[in-house]
Amino acid sequence: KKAKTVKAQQILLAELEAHPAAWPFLSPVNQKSVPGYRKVIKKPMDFSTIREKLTNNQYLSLESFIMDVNLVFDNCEKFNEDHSEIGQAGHSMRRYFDKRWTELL
Ligand SMILES: Cc1ncccc1N[C@H]1CCCS(=O)(=O)C1
Repeated sequence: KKAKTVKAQQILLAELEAHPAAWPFLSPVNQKSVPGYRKVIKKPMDFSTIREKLTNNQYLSLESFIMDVNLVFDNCEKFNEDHSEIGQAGHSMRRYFDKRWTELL
């Protein structure tokens, strides 16, 4: 793994975690308290899980890191109305991520 891309992934993830609209994505969705989530969302993902995988060197490519981040936002769009509070947070975070990783890499 090129050190440069690992560094960029660490910077990017720290920025996502610090974003004001990150709150719905910081921890795994509680599938016991969110009716329907387990059935509808086949591959749950959140920033703390991405943080764990990054710490354990589980991203063998930049693409696999970007895929997990996009999975967070795709799950959000699938489950939440666009104009709900969580739906809006998802759109805002995706726009931010798309802008930042193209600037950084
Ligand atoms: C991303 C998402 N999609 C669908 C339902 C819920 C969530 N996020 C929750 C995460 C824990 C805090 S919360 O319960 O307010 C929001």
